[in-house]
Amino acid sequence: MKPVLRTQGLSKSYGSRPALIDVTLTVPAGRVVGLVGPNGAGKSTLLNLAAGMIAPTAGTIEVLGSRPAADAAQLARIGFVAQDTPVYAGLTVGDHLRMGRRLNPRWDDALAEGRVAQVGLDPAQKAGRLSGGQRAQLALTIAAAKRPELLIFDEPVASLDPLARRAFLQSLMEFVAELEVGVILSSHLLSDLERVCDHMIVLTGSRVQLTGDVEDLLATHYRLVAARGGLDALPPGVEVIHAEHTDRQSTLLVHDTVGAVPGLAADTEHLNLEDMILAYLTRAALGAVGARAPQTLEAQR
Ligand SMILES: Nc1ncnc2c1ncn2[C@@H]1O[C@H](COP(=O)(O)OP(=O)(O)OP(=O)(O)O)[C@@H](O)[C@H]1O
Repeated sequence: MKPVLRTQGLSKSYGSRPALIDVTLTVPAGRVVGLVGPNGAGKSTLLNLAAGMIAPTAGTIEVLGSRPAADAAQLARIGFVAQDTPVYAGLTVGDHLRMGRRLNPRWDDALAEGRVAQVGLDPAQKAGRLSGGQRAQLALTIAAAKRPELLIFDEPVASLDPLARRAFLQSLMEFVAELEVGVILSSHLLSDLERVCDHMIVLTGSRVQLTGDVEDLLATHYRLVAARGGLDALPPGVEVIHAEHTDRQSTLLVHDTVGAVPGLAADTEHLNLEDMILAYLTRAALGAVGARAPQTLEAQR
């Protein structure tokens, strides 16, 4: 199967302002992909490029093996919901479904109507009067009823309360299982991503910091604790993502690409996904404000 997403040297600038710089990555088929990064990192830009809403400034991007929005067939393969879950305020829920039916060659009426009933949306209700959660459910329904091969969501749960968020993610996972659809979604809510994603892309400052299958990432990231100075010389292939030192002890968060950590004289434990991503975001934030390299960060005493 073709990769869900493949980019090579992908860059996008808005005027002179770079939003994505030299992004090269491959996401294998059949993944639920989480895209994470701070405000302004370039997440929406990457998703808009994947959906074919905007064109690259340099480099290439392929989605499911083809150029985004190359033709009507490619458009039909992708369901995209932009950050503000756009709906037509003056049209009813039922109008949205009728429009979906007319515009999409593979439209699944039974799926759309069944799902509207299941989540309790009133077909006669004007979309402009729906709550944020209901609007997100309508957008998800329309995107799924297209029967795409890939669903792309830009911060789908940002405006939802915890219960609505859980319901939305549950629905999403049901679609993934039932329709065998791939998903790329961005979010700031790491615990949500941890629950649903099996592949992560971490983007900061317009560049990719980390990408890979969650299983592989978890297997190769560790917290090391040793007496101060005991971890000063690490083997090649063990990259320090974050470090804290007290007088007596050093704690390092590391990425081990060579399987060297088990041989080190240190207490070691694997990181969970949230701690791992936070380490990368912290490193980028410290770099952005011109702080000292994270390897030399002193813990507050
Ligand atoms: N249409 C645009 N015109 C000019 N600059 C833009 C435009 N869209 C995005 N940018 C800039 O590109 C950079 C990346 O923005 P983008 O929206 O992709 O980030 P993001 O990671 O999705 O942020 P957020 O988490 O806040 O949604 C930012 O500096 C932003 O100001």
